[in-house]
Order: sequence, then C-alpha cells, then structure tokens
Amino acid sequence: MSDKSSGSPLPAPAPPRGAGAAESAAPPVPPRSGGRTAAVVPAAGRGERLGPGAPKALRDLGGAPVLVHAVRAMCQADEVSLVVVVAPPESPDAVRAMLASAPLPAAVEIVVVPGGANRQESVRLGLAALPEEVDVVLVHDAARALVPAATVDSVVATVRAGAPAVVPALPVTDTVKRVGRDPNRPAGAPEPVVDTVDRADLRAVQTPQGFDRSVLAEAHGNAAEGLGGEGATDCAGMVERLGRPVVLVPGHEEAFKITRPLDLVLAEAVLARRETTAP
Ligand SMILES: Nc1ccn([C@@H]2O[C@H](COP(=O)(O)OP(=O)(O)OP(=O)(O)O)[C@@H](O)[C@H]2O)c(=O)n1
Ligand SMILES: C[C@](O)(CO)[C@H](O)COP(=O)(O)O
Repeated sequence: MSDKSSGSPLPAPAPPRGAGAAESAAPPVPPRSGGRTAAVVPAAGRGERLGPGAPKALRDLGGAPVLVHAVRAMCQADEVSLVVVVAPPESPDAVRAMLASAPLPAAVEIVVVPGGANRQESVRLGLAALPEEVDVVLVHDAARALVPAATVDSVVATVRAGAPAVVPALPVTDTVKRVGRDPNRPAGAPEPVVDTVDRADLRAVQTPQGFDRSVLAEAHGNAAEGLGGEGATDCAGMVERLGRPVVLVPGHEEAFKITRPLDLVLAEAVLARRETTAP
C-alpha cells in the first residue's frame, strides 16, 4: 500500500490553542512510554445521509467494505497493536466474520463489540473493551476510511510526547456565516445572516483523535453520568469540557468523512489515484 506517501503535502502545523506566554512558562509535560496503543473505531452508524442501503461502514468502497479500509489504516500505523471495532448493534458477528476474512495484517489484534445509539455511546462501549495495558487510545471514525498512516503516526507521536488530547485538523476554506435561530421563520424561507465568522480562527477537525487513556476515560465517564460533554460531537470536545488541553496537528485532505453520496465518489477517486501512484 502507498498510504504513507499518498496525497498532497501537509499544511503548516496548527499552533496549540491557547499557546502563549503563560503556557510556555508551564513545566514540560513528561513523555508517555511503555504502554500499548489501541484504536477504537466507531462503525455503528446507519449512514442516513449516504442514503438507503447497508450501514455505512459495510458499504463497498473499491471492492472492500468502508470499514476494512479504516481498520487497515489503523493497522498500518507504526504503534497500533489493537483495533476495537464498534459494529452496528445488530451485526457484530457478521462484522467479526467479515474482518476475519479480510486481508489485514495478522500482527494487529482485532476485537469487535456491538455499538450504541449514538457515536458517543459507541465509543464508550469500545473503550470498555480495552485491556489494562493500553495507555494511548485513538478514536477513529470508520467513515474516515482513507486517512493516511502518516497522519495516524503523527497523532500517536504527539500523545506519546505528553499531550493528553491530540486532534488532526485542517484550515477552513469556505467563508462561514452564522445564522439566527428564529423559531418563527417559516420552513423554506431564506435564512437571515447574523455575522461572518473569522475563518482564520477556525479549524475543521478530523480523526483519529488521540488521547491519554485516563483522560479519555474520565471524559466519557463524566458524559455517561451527565456531568458534562453529553452533546459533544467529538471526543476532544468532551476533554475540553474537563478543562484539559487539546492540541491540533495537521490533518490530511484524504481523511475526509464519507458522509454523502458524493463523498463515496471522491473516496473511489482517491483509491484510484493511490493505485496509479503506488511504487
Ligand atoms: N450510533 C452510532 C453513530 C455513529 N457511529 C460512527 O461514528 C462515525 C461518525 O459518524 P457519521 O459519519 O456521522 O456516521 P453516521 O451516524 O452513520 O451518519 P448519518 O448521520 O448520516 O447517519 C461513523 O464511523 C459512525 O459509524 C457509531 O459508531 N455509532
Ligand atoms: C468526530 C468527527 O469526525 C469530527 O469531525 C465528527 O464530528 C463525527 O461526525 P458527526 O456527524 O458529528 O457524528
């Protein structure tokens, strides 16, 4: 596979949020070492926005299910030795059988557990399946099936260097407007613009998001008990609610989320490009 070299160059690293004089005076964070790195892959979504059919993770992408591509991307990362796949609740056995017959590296352990009603619950169920020796956890959407291994490696390296929560991200390229939420606006009526957000301050975040295991467990524990982070759309958002720092590393354009039908077309094109550029 050519994943580690495919795609366009990475943009300049995004600075850690909140970095400044006060933070630079803080004591250096000790690196983590010695434990095992695992990836939790939430794959239990229906894929409603993709349209009718099988659950999104089980749809075909270039001759293999979307999920197989995502698991392969995790397996190709240097440090990942365990992948916990969170399958659609009705089909863990079918997913287990599918992955057992897929051409994936035998050196990486793969465990399948049934998922929950939303992404957050599915991730929590995946975390519950991790063995004790895991100290660094990646959470990676099955729907971001084509993330290059180099992006995964850079997230892991930044967690191992001491960051409690690491997120790959890209600058926002569209101009972004904020709209008002007027409950009396008739359905279909044009939306009034409130203001234009300064996109220089915005980043579009991807996965895998990488975490010190204890920090992620605390964040999910809090959310499960209704103590904060319940509505967060990513795990890093839950860690932010704990008041712990979250830092960004460069994401990759091929780590886009397969969400709508056009995204599948793009994913097929990315695979085709990889085949033509593979050494
Ligand atoms: N109950 C859920 C819902 C989502 N996911 C996973 O979370 C990731 C990101 O979700 P998204 O791309 O929004 O997927 P869906 O929820 O399947 O999409 P849709 O909203 O279109 O149904 C996906 O890998 C999806 O399988 C999950 O594991 N469990
Ligand atoms: C986690 C995520 O991939 C970050 O961009 C994204 O939030 C998950 O998708 P969803 O549509 O918000 O469930």
